[in-house]
Amino acid sequence: MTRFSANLGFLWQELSLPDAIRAAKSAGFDAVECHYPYDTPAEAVRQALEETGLSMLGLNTARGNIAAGDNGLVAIPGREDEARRLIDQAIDYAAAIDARNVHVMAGKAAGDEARGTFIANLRYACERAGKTGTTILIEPLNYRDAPGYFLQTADQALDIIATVGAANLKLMFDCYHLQIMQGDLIRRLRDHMAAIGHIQIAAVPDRREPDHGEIDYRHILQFLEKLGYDRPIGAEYRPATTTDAGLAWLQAYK
Ligand SMILES: O=C(O)C(=O)CO
Repeated sequence: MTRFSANLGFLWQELSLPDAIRAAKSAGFDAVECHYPYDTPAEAVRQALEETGLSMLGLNTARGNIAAGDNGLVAIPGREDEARRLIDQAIDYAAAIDARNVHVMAGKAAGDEARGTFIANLRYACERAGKTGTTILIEPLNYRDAPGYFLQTADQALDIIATVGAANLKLMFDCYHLQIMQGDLIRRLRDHMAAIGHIQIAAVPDRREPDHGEIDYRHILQFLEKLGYDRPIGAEYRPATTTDAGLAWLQAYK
C-alpha cells in the first residue's frame, strides 16, 4: 500500500510546524516533510515527531534574501560563503530532528559558471552531509513557478549528480514540476530510479489535490509499487480550500 508524506510547506500552513505535524498524524499521513523550518526551534519539532511517531523526511536550504527575489543561492557565482552557511544551517537542523534529506535550492542562475558553482557547493554539501548520514537532494523546478531557476530538467539534474559523483546526492523527482517541463513520467521514473531520493506529487496544472488534472496518479503510484518503490510519496500541493476539507484523495488510498 502506498504511504504518503504531508508536505507542511503547503499543508496546514495556518498551524505552527509542531501542530501541523500533529494534524498530519491525525489525518492519516505516514510521514511529514517541510520547506523552511528555521523559525521553529528544532526541539519543538523533535518533540512533535516523537509524540506522533512520524519521521520528517526532508527540508530545504533557506532561499537567501527573499525580498530581493532569491530562490536559493547554491548555484549563484560569488555567493558561495552565504550558500555554504545555508547548507550548514540545513544539515544541522536536519540532524537535530533526524530528517534524512536536505533539498539544496539552486537559485536563479544560468550557464557554465553557475553549473561550476553548483557542483563545487554540492561537493561541499555532500561531504558535510555524509558526516550525519544525510542525503542531499536537488530538484528541477518548472519555469512558470520558478522563473530563471537554475535546475529545470531531470536530465540536467542527472548530469550534475553524475559529475559530483557522491553517493549521497540524489534527485528529488517532483512529478508536478517534471510533467510541466518534460512529461514522460512513467519512463523517467523507471529509468532514473537509481538516482531518485524522493518523489512528490500534485495535480497539474493547478498544483492542487492529486486526484484530478492531467496526471493519473493512481496509475503512477501503482507503477511505482510494481517497481518495488516503498518509501512515502510527498504530497506537496496547495489545498483548494482547507487542507482538512481536501483529504478525500488520501482516504481513497486507504
Ligand atoms: O516548489 C517546490 O517544489 C519547492 O520545493 C520549492 O519550495
